[in-house]
Amino acid sequence: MSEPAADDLTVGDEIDVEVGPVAHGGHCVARHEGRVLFVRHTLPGERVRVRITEGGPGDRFLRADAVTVTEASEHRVDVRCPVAGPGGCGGCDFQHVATGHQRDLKAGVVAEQLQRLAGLERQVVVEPLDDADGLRYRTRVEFAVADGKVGLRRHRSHDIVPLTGCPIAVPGIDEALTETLAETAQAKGALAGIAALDVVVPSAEEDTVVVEVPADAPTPPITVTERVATPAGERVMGVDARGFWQVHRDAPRAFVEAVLVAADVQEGERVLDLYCGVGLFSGPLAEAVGPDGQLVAVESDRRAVDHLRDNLGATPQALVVPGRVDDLFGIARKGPKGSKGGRNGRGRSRGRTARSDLLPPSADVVVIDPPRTGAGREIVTALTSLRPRRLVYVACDPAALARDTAYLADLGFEMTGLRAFDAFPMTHHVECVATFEAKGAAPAP
Ligand SMILES: C[S@@+](CC[C@H](N)C(=O)[O-])C[C@H]1O[C@@H](n2cnc3c(N)ncnc32)[C@H](O)[C@@H]1O
Repeated sequence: MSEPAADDLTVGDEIDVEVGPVAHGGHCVARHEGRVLFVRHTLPGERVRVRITEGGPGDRFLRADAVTVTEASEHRVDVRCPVAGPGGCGGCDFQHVATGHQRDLKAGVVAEQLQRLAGLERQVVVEPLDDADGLRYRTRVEFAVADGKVGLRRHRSHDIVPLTGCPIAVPGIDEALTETLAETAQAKGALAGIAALDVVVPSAEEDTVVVEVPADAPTPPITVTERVATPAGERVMGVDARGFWQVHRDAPRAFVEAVLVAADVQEGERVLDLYCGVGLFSGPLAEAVGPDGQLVAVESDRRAVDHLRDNLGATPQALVVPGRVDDLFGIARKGPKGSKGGRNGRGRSRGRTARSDLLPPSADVVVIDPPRTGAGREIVTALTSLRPRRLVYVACDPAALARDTAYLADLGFEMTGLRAFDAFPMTHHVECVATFEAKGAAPAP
């Protein structure tokens, strides 16, 4: 049977391709008569039959799933989840890849993003957070609920793949889900009006928490207690069950240690911890500056700020500044996607006034841990105007990190340290901790 011409390819068509390099986003790049395909469930060097899942004539690229492997990579393994595969759950991209090689793929993506977006050549190693096999590490999973189904979403879809557990979640999550499903099966209409079940297994010796997330109302606050081993001893922290907390069981400990080493804070210094959440880094940084220093912690989410205040309660050198980093620096927020922004085309202000008087005029060290979109040119410009001796950037998206690395280079700050962590095994996600210093400064550890 003849294969469709590249220009005519459309959803449902199948063709044979040779798979090229891995790309950011959990897929590999393949070409068919010059047309680019982003293919999931495959590996570089494989020959596979793919089925087109998105795109058609005229589109810049197509998305596809590998449905038959004709020549397998040496790094391919059997998937460890019954719903990981074409048409299945969208949560894991790399279930079919040996865990050590997953890290190599992620290292390649971080290096490629830095090279392409920041012109930076850098050898990257992705470090494991534990010596497990990439399973049973997640302490939080939000299961979607709709039409009587409970599960996880298909890739790029609102459809739910019904599940009774998830092999990357800690066992307590499966147990709680099974129990909840058994209870709701007995009670008619039990999940009516519920959009999600958020299951949390806190690290403290507490019960697993199952939060029923209402479809049309805010979720009431529920505090869970987390314990984090830091170089200065264990910290006990409160966090909202649905608030931001690192999902890998070992990530809080590893990231605190990495940030402390990268920041190399001295007693008496002033440190800014921006996008600080409930203060995972703020507490240890406040301890490091000591009573003669100052730690300024900035966070916009109200519930997180309440926990932040409690978590930093015993540290007088810590100052909590509630608010958005962009507002505090007097930077106009961006308008809706696609809008050209205000009159100068640099974003549409939503009537916020600058509150830069709440932030100090200078800082010795700045730590930032922004959301996936990164900080952006204007915020990194504001940060460098504080003349920090070091800027530590915790990044969950290597593309955003690479873009901000390029802005920082324009402002005279170079990357002097980079660590990458496999905080999300089986998925394409990777967490980086990068150190930047003004050009000419001594290299970071
Ligand atoms: C990736 S989390 C990091 C939190 C913390 N560093 C941790 O590891 O637990 C990012 C945090 O930034 C907050 N955030 C998002 N946008 C913000 C903004 N514009 N200004 C201040 N905080 C923001 C979110 O509420 C969230 O707590």
